[in-house]
Amino acid sequence: MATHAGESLKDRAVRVEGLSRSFSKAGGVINGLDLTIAPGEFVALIGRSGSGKSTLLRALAGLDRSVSGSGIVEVPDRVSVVFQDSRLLPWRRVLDNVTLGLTGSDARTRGLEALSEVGLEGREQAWPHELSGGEQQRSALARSLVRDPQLLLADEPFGALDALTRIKMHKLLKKLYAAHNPAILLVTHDVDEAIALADRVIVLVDGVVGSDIHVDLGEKRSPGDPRFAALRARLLAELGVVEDEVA
Ligand SMILES: Nc1ncnc2c1ncn2[C@@H]1O[C@H](COP(=O)(O)OP(=O)(O)OP(=O)(O)O)[C@@H](O)[C@H]1O
Repeated sequence: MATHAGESLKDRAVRVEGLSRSFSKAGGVINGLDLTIAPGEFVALIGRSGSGKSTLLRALAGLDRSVSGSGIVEVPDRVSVVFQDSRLLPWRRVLDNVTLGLTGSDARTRGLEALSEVGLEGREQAWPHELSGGEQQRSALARSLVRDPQLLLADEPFGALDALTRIKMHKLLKKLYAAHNPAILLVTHDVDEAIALADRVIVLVDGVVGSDIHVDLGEKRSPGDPRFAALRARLLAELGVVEDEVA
């Protein structure tokens, strides 16, 4: 079974070596995968449905202890996870969700600061069901950041949002990333989201790294940029998608 040993990490936020995971005897989902992520690096993980993206993320999050497998997984001490749904506790107000588990006399202040950072000042006493889907995901981001993570694991965090809200959330994530600079592993189905946000895009194929591509497009990235379009075409081809089918 993989180990979680933050202490031995030095210049890396993630070190994975020879990771394997399988749910049945029929075959592996992750098949001897190697991966390193540098501190402060933003990596997007794409791959066809069933390629093992969530399984890998859960292995990094330490949420798969009952699954059979082997290999080395090292992550930092402070890891936060954000999912497609906010996972706010419905019986706790927003601020109490954000500060859940925090210790120290400044927990409330830190919670309020985090909510302000994600644009939710004034909503701290709301109940989760009173928030829109986008606001719930903002709360989830606040809850993850208030712990000052060295690594943020995000599994399709904007997948359930409409296109306009998703664009706003991209801007927010960029702002939070610039301010806090955790390493990020973002699982996404959205190739444009991956190119717009990440330093590196990894394509997972049959449970191993198929491609590992450095995104060299600078800060301001536009889908209208021919280099953006070329990278999109390459990634879609690697996913086995014909671009005309997507348009
Ligand atoms: N708890 C489980 N029990 C049995 N099989 C599982 C379990 N979780 C995942 N699998 C299987 O492992 C494979 C990879 O699943 P995983 O969720 O990691 O893929 P994914 O790349 O995240 O897919 P998607 O893009 O559709 O979310 C799939 O074939 C899935 O059916």
